[in-house]
Amino acid sequence: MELQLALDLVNIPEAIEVVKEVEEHIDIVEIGTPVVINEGLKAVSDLKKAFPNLKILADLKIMDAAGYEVMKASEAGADIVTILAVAEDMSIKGAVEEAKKQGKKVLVDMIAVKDIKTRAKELDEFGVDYICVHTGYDLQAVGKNSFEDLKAIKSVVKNAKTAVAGGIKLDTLHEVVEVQPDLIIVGGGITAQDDKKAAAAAMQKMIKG
Ligand SMILES: O=C([C@H](O)CO)[C@H](O)[C@H](O)COP(=O)(O)O
Repeated sequence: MELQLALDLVNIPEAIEVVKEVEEHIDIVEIGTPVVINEGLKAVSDLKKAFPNLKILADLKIMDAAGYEVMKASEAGADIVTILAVAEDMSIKGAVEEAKKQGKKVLVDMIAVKDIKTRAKELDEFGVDYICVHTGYDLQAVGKNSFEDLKAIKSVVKNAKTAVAGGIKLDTLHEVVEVQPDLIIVGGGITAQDDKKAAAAAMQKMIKG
């Protein structure tokens, strides 16, 4: 299992400071959608330059023009690029094709998908690298999480890696670890803590055993 740190509510210098604090405890740095909106793909290239040994995920949440957007994120230094599961099949296939050409990976975000199992099976057949169940901020605010959805995709996905995101904290991490996804994505569970390094270290310990 790998641990991905999601950076959503920071600018580029703040992002670099946070990663410096926790870098030895994480595997992947996510440049979150709000950061990409505020700072553009420069956030991806600056973080890749600052931390060449960490994988960088660009959370573009692509919906259309997928091949082009995967190409631009790859050129900026992203190792993994996200696309929405609710995008057209043609867009998903375009993202996979371009990522393969660039030697990169595609993570499909299942946010807002209603029939999780059916869509996960389809995506798995398209050759995507990761399928990620995700409770976004707006549903977290009404007490939802993705733990049951994670079990659902684990039961049908045969090829892709499985991932989970959305409101995971140290005190709920054990519920996620029990289901054994390949990738666990944590934002506020680390970035909102006074001692970010201690939070990341504790999570890494629980994940790696
Ligand atoms: O993808 C995310 C969200 O849609 C905002 O862009 C977050 O990175 C993801 O939810 C992880 O963050 P936390 O929920 O704070 O753990």
